Amino acid sequence: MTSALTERARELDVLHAATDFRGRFRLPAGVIYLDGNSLGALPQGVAEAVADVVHRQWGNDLIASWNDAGWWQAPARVGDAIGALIGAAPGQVVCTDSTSVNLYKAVVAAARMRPGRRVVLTDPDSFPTDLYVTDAAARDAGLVVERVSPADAVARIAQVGDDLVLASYSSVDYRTGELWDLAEITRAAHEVGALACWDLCHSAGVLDVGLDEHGADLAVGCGYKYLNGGPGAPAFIYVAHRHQDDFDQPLSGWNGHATPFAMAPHFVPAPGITRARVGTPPLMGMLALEAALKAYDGVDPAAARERSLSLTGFFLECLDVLVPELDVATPREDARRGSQVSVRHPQAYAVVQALIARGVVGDFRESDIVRLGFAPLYLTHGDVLAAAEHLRAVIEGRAFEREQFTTRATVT
Ligand SMILES: Cc1ncc(COP(=O)(O)O)c(C=O)c1O
Ligand SMILES: Nc1c(O)cccc1C(=O)C[C@H](N)C(=O)O
Repeated sequence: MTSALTERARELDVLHAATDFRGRFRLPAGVIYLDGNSLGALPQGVAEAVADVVHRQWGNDLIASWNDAGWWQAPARVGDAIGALIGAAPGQVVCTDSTSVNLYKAVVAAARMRPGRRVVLTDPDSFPTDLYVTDAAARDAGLVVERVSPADAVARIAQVGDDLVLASYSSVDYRTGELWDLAEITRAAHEVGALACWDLCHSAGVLDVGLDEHGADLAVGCGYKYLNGGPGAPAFIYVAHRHQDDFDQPLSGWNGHATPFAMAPHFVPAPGITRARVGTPPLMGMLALEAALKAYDGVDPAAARERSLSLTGFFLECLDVLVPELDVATPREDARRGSQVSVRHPQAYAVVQALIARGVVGDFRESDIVRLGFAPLYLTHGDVLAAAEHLRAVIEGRAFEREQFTTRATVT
């Protein structure tokens, strides 16, 4: 059976040869990296681009680089490059701040765009920062948060009706990898006159999100996962063109001012997406992200999605053959699966550590999830089969029972 899988991996890699961009990355030998949904791999050219920022732009050209090297325009430029991957026409995405900060801005701005309404819906299983930030923004804006699963969101939106301000969801569940129906939830929110905001942390770069196509209002996401911008890379925020004049976000900083160098005593928001900026951008990280995004040059988001589905689908196929007893937490239907496969295991943390010891890097998520992310640009079907074989060896050999794998690290 394994030889049949080996043959199939080979066939699939030939079939998908046009989207194999592994050569655009610097990956350590002997590692199968399935953690690009936590920290993306290092693309070729990033180290050189950062060295140029440090030595030439900063070291030599000093302050002139704000103009000569286009530093001032970097948030808009990088925003547009990200926009191309998430289906946003230019001028609607800006690279700025963190996802947490951008979500705060989006929720408060939504409340101001729908005065008199009180309710914001979010997923009880959201990544924690989304829960905390939504609560904080709601408190500051006088809203009430209802935690409702995205599976029940359409029905709840109709019930809340004209009291709804915002449906704020992640398009992919960070733990299970379940993909929610962005188009459907957005449509339901619009039917009651409300807005929809999407956290694209686990979608940008691996899904053809289609923000404009589906009429999304607001979106946020990070630069360090599938966009490969590096540790702590700045995040992004999308505000649809039609909302920009009304986008009154709460963090009025001078980089979002209409005339920042007039040094005026009162805030006047810049036109367009620039008003979503706050303070001076972290240029080292932003220019590293800009260089990293070149790994997507010429890559159609739909093609990245097709490859991602093929990789995760093949991984599920391998598990069915090699470790059929595993409890798979990720939906099998393509339309309901992001770019990861998660399995539940009572010793999930130890399983992940045993996999890492074998060179298969994934991660553990509370309480029992082995999470394996499949970044389509740098993984092959051959990697997928090898990872499944390692997982079988770990499970069958009960390697996770060994003493050294039983202590949890603080950051995983
Ligand atoms: C869905 C989601 N939202 C937000 C974040 C993080 O936000 P921040 O970049 O502000 O740390 C993560 C991961 O860290 C995430 O998975
Ligand atoms: N942002 C992270 C960090 O600063 C340290 C460790 C992990 C992360 C992550 O991105 C976790 C990730 N959002 C997740 O889905 O679990």
